[in-house]
Amino acid sequence: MYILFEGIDTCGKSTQIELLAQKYPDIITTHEPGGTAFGQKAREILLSDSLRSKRAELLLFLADRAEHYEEVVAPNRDKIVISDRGFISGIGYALANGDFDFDELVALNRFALKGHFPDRIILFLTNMETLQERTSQKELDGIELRGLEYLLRVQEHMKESILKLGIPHLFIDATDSIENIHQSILTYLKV
Ligand SMILES: Nc1ncnc2c1ncn2[C@@H]1O[C@H](COP(=O)(O)OP(=O)(O)OP(=O)(O)O)[C@@H](O)[C@H]1O
Ligand SMILES: Cc1cn([C@H]2C[C@H](O)[C@@H](COP(=O)(O)O)O2)c(=O)[nH]c1=O
Repeated sequence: MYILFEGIDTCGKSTQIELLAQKYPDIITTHEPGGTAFGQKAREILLSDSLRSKRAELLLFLADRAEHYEEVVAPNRDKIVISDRGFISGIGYALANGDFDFDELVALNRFALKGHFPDRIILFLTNMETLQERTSQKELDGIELRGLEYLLRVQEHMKESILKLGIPHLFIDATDSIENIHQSILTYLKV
């Protein structure tokens, strides 16, 4: 089973994946961008926000996704694979960048994933106050420096995209406590 943990920067995805990994060591945890050797190189370029063309940026995220699918997800489809981000980030950030069409983005991502969209998606939804508080406590990368309004637009696109695609999902209130969120995830995944 291939499960995505999605949401904008600092919403709490890695914290929850780490809790699950501690409890269930058999779960395979991974992330995009950067879950493969190629992905680590791509991540360095992507997070510096140095590409002038947003199409070039999109294509590099897609290349990372295709390699990640081939190397990490496909060989482990019989196990539980939890990825910190995936194609919902791919669509959400691209739509917030502008100049992209939803159906075209879905088709490009379907191509990168060889038609295999995730089985379930857990989306963390935050608000301006929590986003301000958590981003103020870290050094921001090039994408985060695009601003908090931008990130909240990404979040709306992520939510709408999941609803349009009809993939089984859980929406989480990211402002809730770490323990409450952990319990909601355990209940949803029935692990
Ligand atoms: N439910 C929560 N309540 C309070 N603080 C939290 C909660 N979840 C996570 N945090 C804190 O918020 C910060 C960001 O969390 P985390 O790294 O898990 O987010 P993320 O979604 O993986 O972020 P990014 O996408 O930027 O890597 C961390 O300092 C973490 O301890
Ligand atoms: C997969 C994916 C990611 N992004 C953005 C989202 C974040 O700002 C960074 C990844 O950083 P993190 O520390 O791993 O959360 O990349 C994107 O714009 N498009 C994508 O497809």
